[in-house]
Amino acid sequence: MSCNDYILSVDNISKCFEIYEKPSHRLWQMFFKNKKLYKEFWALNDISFKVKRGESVGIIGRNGAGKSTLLQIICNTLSPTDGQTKIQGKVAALLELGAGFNPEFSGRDNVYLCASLYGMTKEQIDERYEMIANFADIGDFINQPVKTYSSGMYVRLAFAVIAHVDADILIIDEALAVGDALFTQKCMRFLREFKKNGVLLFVSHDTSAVTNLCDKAVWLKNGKVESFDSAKIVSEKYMADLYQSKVTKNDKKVVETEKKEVKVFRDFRQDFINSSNLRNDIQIFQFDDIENNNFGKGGAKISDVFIMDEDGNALNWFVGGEGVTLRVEVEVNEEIKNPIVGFSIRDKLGQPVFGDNTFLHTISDNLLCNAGNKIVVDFDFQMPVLLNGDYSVTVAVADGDQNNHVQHHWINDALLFKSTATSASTGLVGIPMKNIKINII
Ligand SMILES: Nc1ncnc2c1ncn2[C@@H]1O[C@H](COP(=O)(O)OP(=O)(O)OP(=O)(O)O)[C@@H](O)[C@H]1O
Repeated sequence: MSCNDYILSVDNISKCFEIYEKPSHRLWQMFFKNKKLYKEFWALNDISFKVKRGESVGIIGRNGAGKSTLLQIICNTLSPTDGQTKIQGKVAALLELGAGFNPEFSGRDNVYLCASLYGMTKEQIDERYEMIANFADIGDFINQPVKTYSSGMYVRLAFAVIAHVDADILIIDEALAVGDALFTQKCMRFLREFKKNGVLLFVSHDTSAVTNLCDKAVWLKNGKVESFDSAKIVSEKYMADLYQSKVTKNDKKVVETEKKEVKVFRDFRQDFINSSNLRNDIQIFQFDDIENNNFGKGGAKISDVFIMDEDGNALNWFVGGEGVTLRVEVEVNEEIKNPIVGFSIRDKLGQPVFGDNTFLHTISDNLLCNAGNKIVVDFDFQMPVLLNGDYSVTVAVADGDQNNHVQHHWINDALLFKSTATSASTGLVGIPMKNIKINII
């Protein structure tokens, strides 16, 4: 592949900040050139990756990892100490709230100011102004000085501008792109369209957002590229690292969760669907690389995961829309006070489709597991109808509660599902319809 195929090329970028103990030392440094009055801090170290047109890349990393520094360098608002970036096309960014806006100017004037900074002529902006104002949808505030705007209004206007300047590369910091739910949906729809032809660099702490929106991801750790790969793989590695570093010194008996009779209904068309070629046949594959796909503190170990029928027989295929049982078996190696066992079913992009855990079921019980115990959990549920494609099942056992817990064992891709025929026509999954009424009046 020639280097011209890449729209963005980040080559060996390093950035060193000079940290002065006192502000006055910065001034003295200008006079005492031979003496070093600062400490060096390398925020970025030898960062390299390349992006092709139509690729979207998530940038993930913990606070202080160097994400903003890298993106400022790509936007050319900060110069690197070493290395270079090569960019083919126009970069537009939503990185800093109000950047490029004059607070005294009205929203309208700022649209003209900001779009002209992106190289648009007055005629081009005249042509697009209505579209930009409609996208921002801030009503009469568009004629008020932006210093009177709420932060949500700032974001709306800034996003509306960068969405209409014909950028080849869009850089979005998700932390800033938060507006109300409707606006976020609008932005996401726009970004999904944009990334078909342009390059999206999307900074986020939320790995689901990254796997949902991006093909690839860069994980920055302490100013270095820890991983650059498919968004799903990088997100899994990042999550593994995050959970491992949260392990603290915290380290019931066999728990067989009691089955309760629950009123369920099948889709009223299920028999018809199951006798047609739309029957949602889902094959199950046991993932064979578990050793490379798991992490955790090790106080408990998931020993088996399978889908079974009512008689407890392990299945190698089942039908979406029908009842199934997902069994997770866990060997306990050390005392666990509040075990939570959970699963998540993800699509091929790593986006969670649905999942659940034992927390709410066992919240009032005092489940204490000792070394040598075995936890057997059966999740009995009606499998939604899956769209065609590959799905993976992540399972985990933790100690604590929903928000604060220690992961003892987390397995990505414990099982793989392959859905080859489906009656679901839209959305992420098909849910059972109790009835559909049609009145022709
Ligand atoms: N102007 C500066 N002078 C000195 N140090 C800086 C400067 N800007 C950033 N840093 C340091 O560089 C490191 C990387 O910062 P950066 O803002 O790029 O991280 P980040 O990954 O974007 O973090 P966050 O997720 O919190 O926004 C941090 O340790 C930060 O303190």
